[in-house]
Amino acid sequence: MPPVQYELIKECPRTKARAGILHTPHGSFETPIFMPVGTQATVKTMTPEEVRELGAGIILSNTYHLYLRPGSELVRQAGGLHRFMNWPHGILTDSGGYQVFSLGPLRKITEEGVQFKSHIDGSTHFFTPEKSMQIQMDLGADIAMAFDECPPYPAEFEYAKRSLEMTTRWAKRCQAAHTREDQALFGITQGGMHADLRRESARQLVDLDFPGYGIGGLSVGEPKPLMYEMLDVTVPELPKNKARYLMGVGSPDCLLEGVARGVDMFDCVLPTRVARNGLAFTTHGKVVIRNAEYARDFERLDPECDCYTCRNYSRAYLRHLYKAEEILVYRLLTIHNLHVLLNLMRNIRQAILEDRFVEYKKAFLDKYGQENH
Ligand SMILES: CO[C@@H]1O[C@H](CNc2nc3cc4c(=O)[nH]c(N)nc4cc3[nH]2)[C@@H](O)[C@H]1O
Repeated sequence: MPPVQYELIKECPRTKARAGILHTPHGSFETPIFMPVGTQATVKTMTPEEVRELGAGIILSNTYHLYLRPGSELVRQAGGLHRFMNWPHGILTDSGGYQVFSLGPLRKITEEGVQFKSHIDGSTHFFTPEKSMQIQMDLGADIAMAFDECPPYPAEFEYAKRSLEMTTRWAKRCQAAHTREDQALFGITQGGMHADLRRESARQLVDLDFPGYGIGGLSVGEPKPLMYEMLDVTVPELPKNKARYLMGVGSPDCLLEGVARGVDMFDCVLPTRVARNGLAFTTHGKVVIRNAEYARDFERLDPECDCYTCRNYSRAYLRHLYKAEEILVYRLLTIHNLHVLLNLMRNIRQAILEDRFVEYKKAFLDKYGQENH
C-alpha cells in the first residue's frame, strides 16, 4: 500500500477544478489544499497548535535549510521532523533543488550534482540527487520531492531542454536512492516557459510512475498569464489519480487560477512573508498596514473576515504595532493571512462540490481585484 494516495472526489463540469483527499501516514487532507511554509521547521511566529487551529493539514519544510542548520542527522536523532517540531500532521519537504539555485550563491552545476556555498557561513557543499534523498529520509516528512534543476527565468529553449532531461535523469537517481517505505517521493516537472518542453518533461516523469507530481520552474518571475499557459499544457499530461502540486504559489488569484487548471496542492511563503512586511490579504485586495491612511482607521482589517485578528483589533492598532516594531503585529498579520488562504481553499472546495466553482471564482476576483505582484 503506497504511503501517499490521491483520491478524486469530484470534478468540476466546466473547468479542470477538482476536489479530492490526499491520504498520508499522518492523516488524510482535503484538496485543493494550501500548505503553509515552515522552511526551518517552524511556520514563522506561529505555534503548531495555532497553525492547526487555522485549519492547516500539511506544512512545508526545506531540505537545503535543515541540512545546513541544525543538520538532518540531528533531526533524525530527535525522532524526525514531526516530533522535532511538534507537528503530528502532514509534512512535505522540498528537495533543495530550487533553494540551491536561488539562494546559494556561486553554485556550479554538473551531471553529478550541484556545488554551492552556504548562505549562512559560506562553507562549500555538494548536493546530489542521492544526498537530497538521504537528507529527506532522515528528516522523515510524509512527502519528499525529487532533486531537480529549476532553470532561471527566462531560459532559452536549448537550455530548458537540456535542463529538463537532466532533471529526468536525476529523478531516476532519486527513485533508485529513495528507500523509505513510509514516505512518498514526488517527481517535479520542468520545461521552462516552452509548451513542448513542458509536455515532454511531464511525459518523461509520468513514465517513471511517481505517486504525485510537483509542477516546478514556475512562480519564478514570469508574468501570471504565462504561468497559467504552462499549467494548461502540463496538467493534461498528468494522471487523474495522482496529486498535482504547483510549487511556490501563491496569492489568492493564483490559487483560484491554479485550481481551475486542475492543481490540487499549493505552497507559498507569501502569506507569512508579507505579514512580516506589514501587508495583509483582504477580500478587497491588499492592505499595507503601515500606510498613514490607516492611522485613525478604527475598523477591522477586513470587514468580511472572522479571524482572531479581525475580531479583536483595528487597523489603527495594527499600524501602531507595526510602526513600533512590536513583535505581536507579525503574529496577528500571519494569523490573518494564513486564515484568508486556508479559508479560501475551504470555500473553493465547497464550491466545487456544489457545482458553483466558476461563479465563486468570478465573484471572488471581482471583489479582490487582479493582483499585480
Ligand atoms: C511567489 O513567491 C515567490 O516565489 C518563490 C516561490 N516560487 C517557487 N517556484 C519554485 C519552483 C521550484 C522548482 O522548480 N523545484 C523545486 N524543487 N522547488 C521549487 C520551489 C519554488 N518556489 C518564493 O520563494 C517567493 O520568493
